[in-house]
Amino acid sequence: MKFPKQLFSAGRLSLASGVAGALALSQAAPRPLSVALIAGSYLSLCWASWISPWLAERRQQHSSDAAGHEERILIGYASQTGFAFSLAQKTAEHLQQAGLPSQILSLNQLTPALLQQTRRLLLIVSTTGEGDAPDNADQFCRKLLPQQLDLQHLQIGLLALGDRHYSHYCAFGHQLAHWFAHRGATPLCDLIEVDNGDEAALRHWQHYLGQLSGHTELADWSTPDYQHWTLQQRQCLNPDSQGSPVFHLRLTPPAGEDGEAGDTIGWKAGDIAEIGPQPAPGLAISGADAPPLPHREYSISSLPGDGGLELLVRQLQKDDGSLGLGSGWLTAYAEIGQTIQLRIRSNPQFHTPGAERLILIGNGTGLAGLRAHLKQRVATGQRQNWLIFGERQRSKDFFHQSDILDWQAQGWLPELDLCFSRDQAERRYVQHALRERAALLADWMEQGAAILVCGSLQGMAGEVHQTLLDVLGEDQLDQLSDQGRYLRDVY
Ligand SMILES: Cc1cc2nc3c(=O)[nH]c(=O)nc-3n(C[C@H](O)[C@H](O)[C@H](O)COP(=O)(O)O)c2cc1C
Repeated sequence: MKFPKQLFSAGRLSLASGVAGALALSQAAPRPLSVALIAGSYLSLCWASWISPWLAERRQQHSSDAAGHEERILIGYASQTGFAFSLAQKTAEHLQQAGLPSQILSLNQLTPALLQQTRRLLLIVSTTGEGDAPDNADQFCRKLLPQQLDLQHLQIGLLALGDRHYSHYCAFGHQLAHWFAHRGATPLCDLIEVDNGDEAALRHWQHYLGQLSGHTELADWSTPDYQHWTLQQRQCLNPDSQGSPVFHLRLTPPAGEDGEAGDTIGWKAGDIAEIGPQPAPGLAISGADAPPLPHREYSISSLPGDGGLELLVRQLQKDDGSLGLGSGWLTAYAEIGQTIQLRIRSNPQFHTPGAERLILIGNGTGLAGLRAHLKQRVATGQRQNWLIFGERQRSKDFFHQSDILDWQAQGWLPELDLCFSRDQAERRYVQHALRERAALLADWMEQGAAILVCGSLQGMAGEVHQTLLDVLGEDQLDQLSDQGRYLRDVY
């Protein structure tokens, strides 16, 4: 990747390809229509690339003058052909529906002073050329990137648009993530890659917007193409726990054409189930005239070879006593044998890394994603696994205890650290175990280990990241990320 980018090269390319598309179409069209097509294509590209963003910036700047800098969320975009910009607008609309003021600016309009005044920044950026930044980020790249700003006050979320066919996939997004992280900004969510406009990745972004705004009931931008699965089994894994109930669910796939349970449905360790909740009496949204409900996301905790799709779902209860839309539907209202709307989302950012040694770190229901990976390791005969798992009390909250202890007894888990925070006077979490075992961690990393982290972003993943930074250092952690040896699925 070259940086700073060569000005305008990508802009010319994208414009050329748009006009070429219109030219191809025009060969079959009568002449006046072909001229109109070319002109129309050129004008719409101009509109998408320059005029529309400019007008919207003017409108946004104007409307946001009244909102305090501290409170409003800044949405920074970098867009070559208009897609990132349109997503910035959708993001602003979503926040507005949730009652949060926001402001859309191109990256070139961001200044150090503005970054200092901002507390929450959402970045929506594409990559163009050969891993380059779009034109409306070129000044940002030349003027701000070389600066050593202190951005410890800043929380960021980053949506990186790209296309896997290019060798520098989402390169500009990753470069920004790296730059902000090195200046102390903390993530509101992990970077989300969007491959060629992938709608599921965009729903994942919406999922975070819902968490950020506290309004998780807003309809999806696009409804998942659900399949009809069947709820086969449900069991509470932590009766009498001090925490909320956690359920193990098992679903069977839709029948295939021959009437057999769908044997063509597959997924990999690390993939996600998107669930479509249904209105129910005890949920915040109920009744026949309920609006379309947004999807909910859960890590899949089993492998296709297990004959069913398994989930670990914590039942959420809101202040008004109603249950969370997704968790309430799955754990309290859907009946055994009932159809569940489900779609599997591939999550390549959390697929099994090809390392001989694997360190799996997680808390609570984060065990789900780690369990699928451990099953995968057992299935492929890879024994060098180290699980660091945290919950509250061993007697109540040791989810999948028999799986874990069996794996340990059979030599699939030569290292196991269990951190039950409330089993002793002093609270003990996974990051504490990791720090105590710093020497072993360094040793495993030297032998080529990869690290998987799954569970809560607030608290666990941030603390684990800081511990890894302290033990391994920034350079090694950056290298591990670049090599795909430090992967996270945090929420
Ligand atoms: C000329 C051109 C070059 C591109 N180069 C890359 C690239 O190096 N890496 C990448 O991940 N995506 C690349 N893409 C894909 C874009 O990032 C993707 O289409 C994105 O959705 C465009 O968003 P935008 O309309 O906001 O610019 C390229 C697209 C074009 C048209």
